[in-house]
Amino acid sequence: MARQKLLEVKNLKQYFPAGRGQVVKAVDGVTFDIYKGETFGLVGESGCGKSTTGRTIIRLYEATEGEVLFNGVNVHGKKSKKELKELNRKMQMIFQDPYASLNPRMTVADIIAEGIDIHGLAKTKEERMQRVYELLETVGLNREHASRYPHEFSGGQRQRIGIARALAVEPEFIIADEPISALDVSIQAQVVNLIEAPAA
Ligand SMILES: Nc1ncnc2c1ncn2[C@@H]1O[C@H](COP(=O)(O)OP(=O)(O)OP(=O)(O)O)[C@@H](O)[C@H]1O
Repeated sequence: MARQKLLEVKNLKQYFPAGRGQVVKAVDGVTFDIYKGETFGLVGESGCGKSTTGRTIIRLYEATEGEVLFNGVNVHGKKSKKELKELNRKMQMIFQDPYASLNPRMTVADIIAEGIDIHGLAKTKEERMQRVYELLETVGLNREHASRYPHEFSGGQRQRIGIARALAVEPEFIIADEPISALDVSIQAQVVNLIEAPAA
């Protein structure tokens, strides 16, 4: 069977203003394709633009120039609210910094279930909590953690919460910005296996 392209990044540029008319060319003409089922690694020295590439792909930043096609659809083109919402579900990002990426005022259950609620993925409160418990177990935490707040966890545990949050909406594509570097080896393997498992 022919391999199907999931993501096409074409001549992507992301420039940031740096004062006095200067710009930082964080990403400057990057082109690559990612196929369905493929794990794609983006490697480069610190500050070369890897995180910015990821953030621009999922439209956290508007691209300065270039195109991002997801399943053939231009991510940066004009979109209806419904299309944007669906793209936001299908493309998830797990962030590098486990201290900055979780809302400190929300319980772990609410952090993980936020996407489930937004996208209507659970029919009842019981189903919602069941899903939260399953996701916590999947990432090596347990159901007692659901009612706690992010500051009660270690960096590695917070990263697992971020991963559970990304997985909660059953995405087709996950950008992982060095997400497992804070986890111990047995959990790393568990999480990688989980991410690699084909969708049911
Ligand atoms: N929001 C921003 N505004 C201005 N400059 C930025 C912004 N985000 C990133 N940069 C700059 O863009 C360049 C690329 O940063 P980026 O975080 O994408 O690199 P990276 O390859 O992910 O680095 P690391 O491996 O250290 O995380 C850096 O010079 C950084 O200072």
